[in-house]
Amino acid sequence: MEKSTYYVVINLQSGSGNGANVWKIIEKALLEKKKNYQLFISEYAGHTISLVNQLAKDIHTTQQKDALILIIGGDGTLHEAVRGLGEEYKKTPLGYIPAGSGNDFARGVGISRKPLVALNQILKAKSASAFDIIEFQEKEQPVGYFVNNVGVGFDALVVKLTNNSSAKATLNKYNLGSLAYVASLVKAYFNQRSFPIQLTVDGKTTAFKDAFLVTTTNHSYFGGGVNIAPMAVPTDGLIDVIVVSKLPLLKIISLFVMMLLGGRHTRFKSVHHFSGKKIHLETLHAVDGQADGEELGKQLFDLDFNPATRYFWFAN
Ligand SMILES: Nc1ncnc2c1ncn2[C@@H]1O[C@H](COP(=O)(O)OP(=O)(O)OP(=O)(O)O)[C@@H](O)[C@H]1O
Repeated sequence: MEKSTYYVVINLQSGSGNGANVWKIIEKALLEKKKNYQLFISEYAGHTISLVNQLAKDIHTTQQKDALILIIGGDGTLHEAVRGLGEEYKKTPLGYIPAGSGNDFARGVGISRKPLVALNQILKAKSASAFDIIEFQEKEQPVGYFVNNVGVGFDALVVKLTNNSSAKATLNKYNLGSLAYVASLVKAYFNQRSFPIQLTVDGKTTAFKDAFLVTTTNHSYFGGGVNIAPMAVPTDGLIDVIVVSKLPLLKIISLFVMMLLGGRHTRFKSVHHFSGKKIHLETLHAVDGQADGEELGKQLFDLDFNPATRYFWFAN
């Protein structure tokens, strides 16, 4: 059934204010196309979770088959929207228009990063598409979800250093946010020691003494367009894991250049790829972790990953 009522949940702050620009474009198009919409603005970090939860509940209880929750924001906002659906409303489809700075989920599943094209992908859809997301569980903690990746080691340290960089806000103002990111990459390289892990994929355990970057993902991209796992398919129901061992700086740089140029880095001996349905990851030293770009802190990790499915109102 076609959707005619749009409950728009937007993070105007996403992409350093890009959310507001994207909304101007989308609102004009919705008005021109005479679509009904109601706007819900995320006022603080975490607000999208409760907004989406309440909307999904309302749509469900009033059986509004023609209504769609339309998320506008970056990966962090989408992550919150999926948390808002939780287990109870996991079959409720979402529309998604990327407006962040990284937009890795959109890149990974083929949602356009051009707002009007992304809107058309939603408007022409006649049914929902299923995409993989990943459920993860830390010992005795409630289940978490992620739409992109969970990383321990180097990438998590980059996230932490970028978030805490005093220069970030100033550089963002001048659209130079990526400079803060590059500075964090270099700093993280010199601060991240290699660490031992045990990785179990569908019952088979591999031990690494010198892991440097460990990323669990359901599609190819992380860090705003870095093609970390070119073989990952976001609809295959499998989880991909990339483990990179510590390398000299020049090799790490060439590895990242290859990732950016299309993903031939997987030929390196120090890049290991696994794929499966049940993943268990244990770090034997305390390291930094991140899930969808949010810091998980520095700790010993003992994580279980399982594939899950969520539905997006989307036609390619
Ligand atoms: N009104 C708000 N003010 C401040 N922060 C907010 C607000 N609404 C949501 N947030 C938080 O902003 C964070 C960043 O948003 P989001 O990830 O959408 O943008 P981004 O970081 O620019 O994009 P990307 O992750 O794609 O690079 C989210 O984790 C969310 O918790």
